[in-house]
Amino acid sequence: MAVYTDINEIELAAYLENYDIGTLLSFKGIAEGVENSNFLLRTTAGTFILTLYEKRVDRNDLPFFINLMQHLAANGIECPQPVVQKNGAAIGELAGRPSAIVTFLEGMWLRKPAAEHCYALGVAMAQMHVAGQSFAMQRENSLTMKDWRPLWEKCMADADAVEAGLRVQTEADLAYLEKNWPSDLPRGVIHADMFPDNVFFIGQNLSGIIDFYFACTDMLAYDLAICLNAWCFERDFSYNLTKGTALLRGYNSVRPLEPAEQQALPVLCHGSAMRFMLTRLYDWINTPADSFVTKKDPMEYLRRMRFHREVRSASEYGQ
Ligand SMILES: Nc1ncnc2c1ncn2[C@@H]1O[C@H](COP(=O)(O)OP(=O)(O)OP(=O)(O)O)[C@@H](O)[C@H]1O
Ligand SMILES: N[C@@H](CCO)C(=O)O
Repeated sequence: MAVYTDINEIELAAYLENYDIGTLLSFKGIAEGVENSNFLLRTTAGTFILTLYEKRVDRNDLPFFINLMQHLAANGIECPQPVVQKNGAAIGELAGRPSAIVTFLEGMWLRKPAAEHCYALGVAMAQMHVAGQSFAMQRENSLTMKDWRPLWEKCMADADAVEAGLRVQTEADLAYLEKNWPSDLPRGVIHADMFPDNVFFIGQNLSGIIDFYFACTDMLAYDLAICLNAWCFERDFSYNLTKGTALLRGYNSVRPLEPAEQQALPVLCHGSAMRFMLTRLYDWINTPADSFVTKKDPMEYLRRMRFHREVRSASEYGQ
């Protein structure tokens, strides 16, 4: 579960006095998620999410995330809105951690998204990219191609114990990606972690996007590549062309991909699979066995990399 920092009702009630959102009725830790501690709060004014930012979030990045959510919400994107304190600040401190309260989004994430959900996702992602073009702040992606090798070097000694042959294979993939990574594609704000658990639906309708804590300035098509990986593979690691086609059709209906972006899709998909394989591998090796956090399997992304390695054109993704 993702409640790394515990809080009690006395400190929480005192903290809420900084806000204009009534008094505390109840709160409980949210088990889902792996990055931060999240609590569901009910107050006399409504339902909210309280987040305590944990180790992987740099305090200096919080204004980017908070302002981004405010900017996107003001531009018609359904996402949590930071609640501002009486003194005007959206970032506070609770239990020794930086903290924020955001509005609660209705809906639920889909364990088994279908092609129509992928279409809706493509539309929403393109709308987010368009809305992000007028966002003034920048944040470098701290998990992009140049960051993969240093991360790999922290894992490689243990890699073959996780999966035989992983070391040789990852070296070859990294060398390929370093040589072929694009640099001149359209850039802007990307979500960078738009997995199914960060996208809520009510029935068939996409009701909102959460968890902007990896958002950064990078190639827009890379965000799409992350989604093709996270939404369009089946449990047996086969690529679902119907879902991929729907996702790309939804995206293109709002922001048509440029020819250079289309051409780069295979390497972007390959790289995004590497990014998630590596962060998962690092956690796999470094998370203590008695931790409450459910570790995510790095090999799911190794299997995807094997697929991407063989792809020769974007049409194989449904473009
Ligand atoms: N604004 C919101 N409205 C409703 N539920 C939310 C909201 N924010 C977070 N949640 C709930 O909290 C859970 C964890 O949130 P979130 O994904 O932001 O955590 P995280 O630790 O950053 O996770 P991740 O592993 O995806 O990076 C979500 O799955 C959802 O159930
Ligand atoms: N979405 C990430 C975890 C949170 O960053 C993964 O599935 O590896």
